[in-house]
Amino acid sequence: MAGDPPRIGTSVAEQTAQDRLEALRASIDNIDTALIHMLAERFRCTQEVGRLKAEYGMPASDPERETRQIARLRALAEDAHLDPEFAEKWFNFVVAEVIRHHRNIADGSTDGSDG
Ligand SMILES: C=C(O[C@@H]1C=C(C(=O)O)C=C[C@H]1O)C(=O)O
Repeated sequence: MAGDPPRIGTSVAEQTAQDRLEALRASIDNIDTALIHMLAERFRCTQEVGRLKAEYGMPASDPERETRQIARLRALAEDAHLDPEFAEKWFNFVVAEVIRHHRNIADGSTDGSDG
């Protein structure tokens, strides 16, 4: 842990590197926690969209909306110095799961996430 006395047989430089690694990993864990909560919230919204679409006979996917979202996310990624290709891949991965849920909901499955 940061601030611990150096361990026997460990140089000060190694101990500093270990402290920095652990501090960075603590931030990574916090970021992963936030991502999981944000993803859960996104899926909560998309499940509701799925129920709405099923009720009114709307198609599970909306390719035009996706095209607009991809353009927007790619621009945001560039501004944020994140690889736009990666941002698009992430989006397509999530949307494929959303559409699978929507199809399950339309087929009469309870929450759409299984099957
Ligand atoms: C959530 C929707 O359904 C699908 C999923 C989308 C998404 O996860 O962002 C976007 C478009 C649709 O293909 C929607 O139509 O808004």
